[in-house]
Amino acid sequence: MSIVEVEHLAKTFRSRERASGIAESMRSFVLPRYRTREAVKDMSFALDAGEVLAFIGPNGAGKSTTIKMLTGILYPTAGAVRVLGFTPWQQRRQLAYHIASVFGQKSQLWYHLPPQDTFNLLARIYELDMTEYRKRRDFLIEVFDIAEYIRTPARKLSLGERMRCELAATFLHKPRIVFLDEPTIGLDVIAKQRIRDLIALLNVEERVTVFLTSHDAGDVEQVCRRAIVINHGEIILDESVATLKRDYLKAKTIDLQLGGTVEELLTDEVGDRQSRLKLQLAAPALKREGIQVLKAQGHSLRLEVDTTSCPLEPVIASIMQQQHILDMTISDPPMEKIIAAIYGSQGTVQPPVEAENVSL
Ligand SMILES: Nc1ncnc2c1ncn2[C@@H]1O[C@H](COP(=O)(O)OP(=O)(O)OP(=O)(O)O)[C@@H](O)[C@H]1O
Repeated sequence: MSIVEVEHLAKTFRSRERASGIAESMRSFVLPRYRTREAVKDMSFALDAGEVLAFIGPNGAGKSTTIKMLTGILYPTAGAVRVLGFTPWQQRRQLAYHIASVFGQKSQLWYHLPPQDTFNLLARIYELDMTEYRKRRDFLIEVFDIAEYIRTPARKLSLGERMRCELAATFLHKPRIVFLDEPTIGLDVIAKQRIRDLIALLNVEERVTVFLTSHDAGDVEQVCRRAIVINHGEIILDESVATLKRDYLKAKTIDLQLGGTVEELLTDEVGDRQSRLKLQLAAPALKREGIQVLKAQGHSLRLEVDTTSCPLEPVIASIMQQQHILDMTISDPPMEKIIAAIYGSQGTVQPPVEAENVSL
């Protein structure tokens, strides 16, 4: 059953244009000019209980504006939304007891207080039964492994430690839906993984519905089961992450720092040595479809591997047989590249020109 229903949702911002110079300012005072921007256009989708949705798109696509309408912070210009049966902008207070949001760029923990005090305040804000609250708090402290941080003022915590406390605070009142806006932004690889695992765990254990926006393809791939891709305020793709993975998230980039020079790993059987892209790896195990040499210089080697035709493990194992690996990074394609590929596959040659009207 759908717990989020969005029908023909639209939001247009109308903002006054700033004038420069005294004459223009006087003119604008008498005859103001307005700029309208269609941040969200005719958006419709539904979300079932327990789903984990990636709501993705490039900067300015309309993600935050949509989340703000779903959580009741903004009124739409047109359309209808029901979240757990509530109309968010009319029943924001009632809805707040059942949902939660985390904004990676903004902290909801009181800056000067230890997270423990914030938890106590939130328990009062959400009118939780104190015995139930203590049980819940202790459970979350254990799951999120934050016992050693909860008595330290939030300002003294590292970003990763703070994010774990933020998430624990978010789940205190057992929300049925969590809106996570860039929950892993700025975190290192280990901290990112930890946050992803925790979100996945809470989704499975408590069947909480997750609505996640991120510019990190790893968040989408590892946490979400469905993806809605938007651009210019419109949905351009609504697919399972499995399909997205097969079609767009398949390339991984491996950056290696080797003990020896890359020369020893390469062969010039295939043509022109000057053209790096034509270089081929010498080891037979690496001469296969799906591996492309992007860069080979000194001790650095960068490969792009299509994981649908070539798993990563044998590639790395084969290189290790021949050379010491001093350092290695495996990265996902940037989200912007994935979205550009989706655009390409939709037959859209050029992204639509953003509607921007200036009116008097
Ligand atoms: N309060 C506002 N007044 C005027 N325009 C706004 C306002 N808020 C957002 N916009 C515009 O609406 C469009 C969508 O913005 P939004 O913040 O929803 O994008 P986003 O997809 O969340 O981007 P990002 O990934 O950069 O956070 C942008 O062009 C933005 O400039």
